[in-house]
Amino acid sequence: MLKYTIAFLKRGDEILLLNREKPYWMGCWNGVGGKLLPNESPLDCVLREINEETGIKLETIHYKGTVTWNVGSFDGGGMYLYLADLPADFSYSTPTKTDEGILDWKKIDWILDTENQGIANLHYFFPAMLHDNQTYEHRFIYEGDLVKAFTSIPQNLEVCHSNQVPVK
Ligand SMILES: Nc1nc2c([nH]c(=O)n2[C@H]2C[C@H](O)[C@@H](COP(=O)(O)OP(=O)(O)OP(=O)(O)O)O2)c(=O)[nH]1
Repeated sequence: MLKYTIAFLKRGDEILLLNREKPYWMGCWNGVGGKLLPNESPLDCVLREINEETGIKLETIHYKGTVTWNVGSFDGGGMYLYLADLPADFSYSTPTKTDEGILDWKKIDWILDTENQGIANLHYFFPAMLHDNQTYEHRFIYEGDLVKAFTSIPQNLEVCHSNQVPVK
């Protein structure tokens, strides 16, 4: 069981991102989401976190796989990945300051720009997340802060059940 969820809310060619105020995340744009509560399913967690962090209430969301990270041989953890496809006319004005940080819509092209500083390393898994129906386990291996290796391993959807938790 992974410890976190992350969600990307898409409206046309934009994604709603959060720049968290916590020292570790300060200045870094990332999806909304957070830590699973005890006995909480990933789906319930991500819907709760979206509501807490943005005020947006979604009934459901697409499960898109997992993202895990190892630092050298140390298992750093991981998160369940979700994508919401909002209507093009979905009204949510930004930038908005919340208790967590600043929310803003960012263009997908901006997110995919590998030269971009100040953004979590989303460009590795965004193309598959946006355009591929297959779900993947996206694995990062870090050396310090540097991505040393990245692989995407297809998940077998038949083993995904009960609130879309992939069985390990
Ligand atoms: N893109 C990306 N996101 C990450 C990585 N590591 C990691 O925790 N995240 C995500 C998972 C969560 O959605 C978010 C961290 O959320 P958070 O620390 O604010 O979670 P939280 O508020 O629920 O946790 P807490 O206050 O209870 O400690 O960042 C990473 O390496 N890359």
